[in-house]
Amino acid sequence: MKVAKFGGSSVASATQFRKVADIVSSDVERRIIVVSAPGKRFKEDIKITDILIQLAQAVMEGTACDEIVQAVVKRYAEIAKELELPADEFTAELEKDLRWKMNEYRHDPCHLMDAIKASGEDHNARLMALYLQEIGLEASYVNPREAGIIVTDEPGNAQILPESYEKLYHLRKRRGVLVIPGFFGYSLEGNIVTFPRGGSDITGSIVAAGVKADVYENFTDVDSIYCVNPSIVENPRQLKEITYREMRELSYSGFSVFHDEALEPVYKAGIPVCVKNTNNPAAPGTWIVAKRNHHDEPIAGIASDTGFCSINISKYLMNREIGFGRRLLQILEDEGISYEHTPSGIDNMSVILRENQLEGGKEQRILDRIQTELEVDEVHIEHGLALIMVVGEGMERTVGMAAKATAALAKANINLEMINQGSSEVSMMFGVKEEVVADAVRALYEVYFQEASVGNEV
Ligand SMILES: Nc1ncnc2c1ncn2[C@@H]1O[C@H](COP(=O)(O)OP(=O)(O)O)[C@@H](O)[C@H]1O
Ligand SMILES: N[C@@H](CC(=O)OP(=O)(O)O)C(=O)O
Repeated sequence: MKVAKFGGSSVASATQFRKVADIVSSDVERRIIVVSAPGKRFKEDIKITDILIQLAQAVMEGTACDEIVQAVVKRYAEIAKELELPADEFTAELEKDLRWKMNEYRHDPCHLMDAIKASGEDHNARLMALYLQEIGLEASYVNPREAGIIVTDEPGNAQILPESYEKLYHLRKRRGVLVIPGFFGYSLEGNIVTFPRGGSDITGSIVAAGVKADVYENFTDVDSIYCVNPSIVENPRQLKEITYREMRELSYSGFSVFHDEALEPVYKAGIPVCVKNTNNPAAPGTWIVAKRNHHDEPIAGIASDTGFCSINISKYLMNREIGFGRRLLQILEDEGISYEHTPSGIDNMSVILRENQLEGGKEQRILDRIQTELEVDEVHIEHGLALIMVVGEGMERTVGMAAKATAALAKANINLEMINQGSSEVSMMFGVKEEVVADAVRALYEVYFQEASVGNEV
């Protein structure tokens, strides 16, 4: 049995719906499909999820909603009409449901946002089920509550509860093709709660693990996972295989093609993932698996992301002060801030974090507390950093990997703000200024993927 997830770009229009139907009909093993809300049809287009977020914000602020509701209705009406489905009936139901949610959750902003956001996937799954029935397939829409997707009550940040998996297993007994909306589940309190953005990948993975699928197929708009983001390097190398560990590091660090939190359920259940292209299903795609042969290709990929900052602290004899690190991190914890890395030396320590966490006066409060409570010699924040992760299972056993990177960056005249190899055996982190990140990734791509030898294995 296969579980196939179709991302927003794969279900953005009637043309895309037809491609999905062809893919589903071409393999009887594709018994469960998970769909996202309609995504972008072209570069400047707007995703339904983003329109729904605007709608929820308008309800909260008490500003005009009608135009936004109509924009949502219009997108679905266009798809339904072109597929010759009863569009008026469908959109009337959709509008009724949206308006009910707008009213029902008016005084509960968090759950309002999630209920409205989730409706993008919910209506698309209903529409997909209708279309599959129309073309003669035995297909049915399955609501996540009925499927057994029970999650924590953390709006916009749901996590699956373990009891879900047993319930999901029963889906195996159902006939025909099941169409499940991605991106949300229900809390024990009965609320609709969404996963983080891009979370339909997570639903697909949970369902695949729950039904013990043979494969989790993730259909998107590229032929494969590439070793670098294709918007940075033109036509980069395609990956045939990548391990769960490598993919987790790369997706966390910027490979947006597959959600980093979507790996855990399939990894634990030992289910291989195949990332494929809805627009070119004949292409073999990329397999995410437990092990790969990394002798010829020690590096799997290079990911990058912007929007980081570094709190740099120095204090003479810091190394002698037991508890310094704990007290520093406690200050961040008190402000509800998570951090990415903590490179340190004998008398200095840096904490790297996403800078959007420092809004609302937090930055000054943190600096003041570090200065007064930890009595440091110096503390300052460096903004506008980008992090680059070089990831590969073969890295540990290959000599000279870091040297290659630093030489390549020096040759490209790029100043390295920091390096962190940490305890991870599969990754190396480089910090650079945001303005030079694309050049840095290109320089690293050249040295790791275009030169004949990457390093010597030990
Ligand atoms: N390393 C990578 N390999 C492939 N695609 C990548 C990579 N890094 C970023 N992407 C981007 O991820 C996109 C697919 O993810 P996403 O837009 O979330 O698709 P979907 O609509 O299927 O959910 C690609 O179009 C590509 O621009
Ligand atoms: N529609 C949701 C969930 C999702 O996974 O979408 P996509 O498959 O388009 O990344 C979002 O935009 O976040």
